[in-house]
Amino acid sequence: MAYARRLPSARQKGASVAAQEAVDTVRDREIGVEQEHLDQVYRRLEEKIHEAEFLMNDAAQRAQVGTPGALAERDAQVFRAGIHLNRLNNEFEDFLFGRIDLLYGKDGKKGPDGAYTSVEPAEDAIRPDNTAEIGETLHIGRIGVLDSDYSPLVIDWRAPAAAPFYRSTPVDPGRVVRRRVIRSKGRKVLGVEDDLMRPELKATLGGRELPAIGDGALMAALGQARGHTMRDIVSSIQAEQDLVIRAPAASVTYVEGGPGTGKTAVALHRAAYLLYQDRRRYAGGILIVSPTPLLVSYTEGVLPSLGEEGQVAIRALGSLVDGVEATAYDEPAVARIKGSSRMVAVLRKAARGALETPQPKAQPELPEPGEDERAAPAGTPTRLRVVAFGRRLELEADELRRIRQNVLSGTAPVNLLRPRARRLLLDALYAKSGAVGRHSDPELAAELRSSFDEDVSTEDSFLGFLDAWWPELTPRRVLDAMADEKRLGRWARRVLNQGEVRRLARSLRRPGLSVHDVALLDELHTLLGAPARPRRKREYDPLDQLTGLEELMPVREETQRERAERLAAERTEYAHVIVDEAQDLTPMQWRMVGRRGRHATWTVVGDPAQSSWSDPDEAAAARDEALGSRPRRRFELTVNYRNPAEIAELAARVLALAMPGKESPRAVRSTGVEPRFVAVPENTHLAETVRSEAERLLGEVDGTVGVVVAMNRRGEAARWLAGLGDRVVALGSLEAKGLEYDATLVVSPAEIADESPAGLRVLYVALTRSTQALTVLSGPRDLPDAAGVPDLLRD
Ligand SMILES: Nc1ncnc2c1ncn2[C@@H]1O[C@H](COP(=O)(O)OP(=O)(O)OP(=O)(O)O)[C@@H](O)[C@H]1O
Repeated sequence: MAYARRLPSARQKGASVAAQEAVDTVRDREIGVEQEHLDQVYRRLEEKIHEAEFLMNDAAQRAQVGTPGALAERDAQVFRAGIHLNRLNNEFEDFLFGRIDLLYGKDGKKGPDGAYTSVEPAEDAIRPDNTAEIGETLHIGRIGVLDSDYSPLVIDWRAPAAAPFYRSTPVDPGRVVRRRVIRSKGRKVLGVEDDLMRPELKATLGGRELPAIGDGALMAALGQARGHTMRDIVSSIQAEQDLVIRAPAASVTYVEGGPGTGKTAVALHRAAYLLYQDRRRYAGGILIVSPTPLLVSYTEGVLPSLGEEGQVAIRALGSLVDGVEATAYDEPAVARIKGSSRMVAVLRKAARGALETPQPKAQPELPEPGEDERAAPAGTPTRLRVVAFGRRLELEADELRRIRQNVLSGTAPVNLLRPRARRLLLDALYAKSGAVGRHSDPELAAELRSSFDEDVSTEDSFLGFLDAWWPELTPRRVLDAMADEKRLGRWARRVLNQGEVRRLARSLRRPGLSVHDVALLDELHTLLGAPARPRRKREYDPLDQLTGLEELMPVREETQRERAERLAAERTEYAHVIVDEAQDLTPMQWRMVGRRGRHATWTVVGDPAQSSWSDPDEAAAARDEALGSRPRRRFELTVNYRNPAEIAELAARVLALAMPGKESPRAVRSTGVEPRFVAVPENTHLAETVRSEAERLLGEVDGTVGVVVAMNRRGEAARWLAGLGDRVVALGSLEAKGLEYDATLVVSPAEIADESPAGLRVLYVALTRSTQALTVLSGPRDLPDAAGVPDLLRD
């Protein structure tokens, strides 16, 4: 391991009592310095809250004037003041977290936030004897606060002036001499952690030498126990991560990195950064796509902690289609069929073929898949009979088939072809009516035709026939129709083999939808098209009468919650799409996600080594199609912040099997605790050993324990752990994606690896979830050696 730091530091352990006391005094003094600054910031914030409250009261009084102009003004003012107050109140707690002490810059120019803009130090900032005076000190927080004289008390973490806090490294320090992370609770400063960017320099501030306290914020953050939700990393973002977070949002930003390199964290902070940079542009919404609902709930709190949520929708792949929630699981063989882009051809046929399937009885609510046929055995009508101009007119099965083929010869969505089908039916009936050629005068002929159409198309028999013969299809109805094996066989001819047809049809007959079904429904939605609906009348809003309101209110933010709800309910396209765990999207899922960002810029984060999709090349092709020809900018994250070196080394053995030649990210710390190997003793049930090993891990760590099992053991594993409390959870290997625990128990590597063609990569994911301790439990299938090490994990 090239670079691994051990906690707690040898420096602290070895310090003599006297030296430690001296350190404590300096620490207390430095905490006192930051406390003073925080007090000043709070005083200023209170002033600003009073200002905002005054603005709101004033605006409310103006509203009583009642003219349209006053109404618009009131609305804009209330709106702005409301946001202001809301933000101040929300971010009042714990929002100051950083400080940088900088050398004098090259020039004396200041930016809009009151900080000097120069990135490089002045030529003479460092004296020949390697001493220097600090030229500027900036405090960094979740929002910016200016003092009454416009000097910056706090710089917003996303502002350009805050970038050196994240970017500077000892290799490339720029003007930064010391970076400090401040820990506070409410109004009280609890601690500081410093990193020196120029350790060789003797810098002074106000005549006193600049001290460095602690082992650095990163190590302090990484050593903390984990809860069931992700924390923001705003105070310890690392330079390579900051480059990604602040990358301009043109085209596609593609981020690759191994487990624990902070891809998810970076993606979330990037959303907050983009909104800060260009709120107007991203009023179009940012969509973050996560692979599982578990990962959505794990990450949901991060954006609100950064003061952002209103314009961002975080959705799991299984809930991207409104009104649908994936609850069922497809075994790998079925998932492989449903996820493949071969399904496009099958769905195309099904979308058209479903016109000829019998109608379900109850519309629009559908029975469970497979039940509809039994409920309504009647087939599609084979004859049309109407009475017009005193004659009985009929179209027979052959004629109807020809008309249908004619209508379907185009590529338009099936539901949108219904008016054309209606038109051709009327044409055919008219041709039989004997009225053709009755008038040579074109006007009279047109009138006659028009009255014929009117007569026929309002006749119950015609309307009933049209509804049955060209029904309005819903995606769900077509998917249900595919549950019939014979029919599916016809639609999938030359695309799927017989075994695949049988498996697919069987899976569509079971209750509930899987995450893969959701992508099929979305594809069908496009193939069918939404029929035109009569517009609903909008409610009268007096503000509609006013012009220029948009200008007054450049960002129509509503309340954050309202907006988030509206986004989720209404939006089908977004201004920016962030795809997390992108390596896992199947080709069909890429098509679904791609449709939501046709005009968007993209951030795509993933790790091919963690892909659970069996054919990565096919998925990559679908991804490239979804992202179109937009230029790609690539970043790589190389440092593993999650796993201690001991765990990362073990996982690397599986990586070598799964993707020979692929490098693992380097772990940033080491705990000295090696992974534990246990084999289920003879005559003992797996359940007992799982339970006792989970209990053992609960005793070892303060935070969470994840027990990862093969997908087909999810249910029983949860029962094995019953009563052990909510610090421990059981998860199937695919559910572990993106999550992390203080300790993990990986149950039977062989079972996980054998479950699918991508099994080794799934096992790699399972082994990389822990921040502190890892136990690997082997069953007989794992062929453990005398030390309990399973075959797959031996050197
Ligand atoms: N700069 C940082 N400071 C503190 N903690 C960090 C930093 N970067 C990442 N971490 C922590 O490392 C852990 C892993 O981060 P994250 O889940 O974003 O990684 P990932 O690359 O998405 O991992 P995976 O591919 O395994 O899902 C998290 O606990 C995160 O908070």
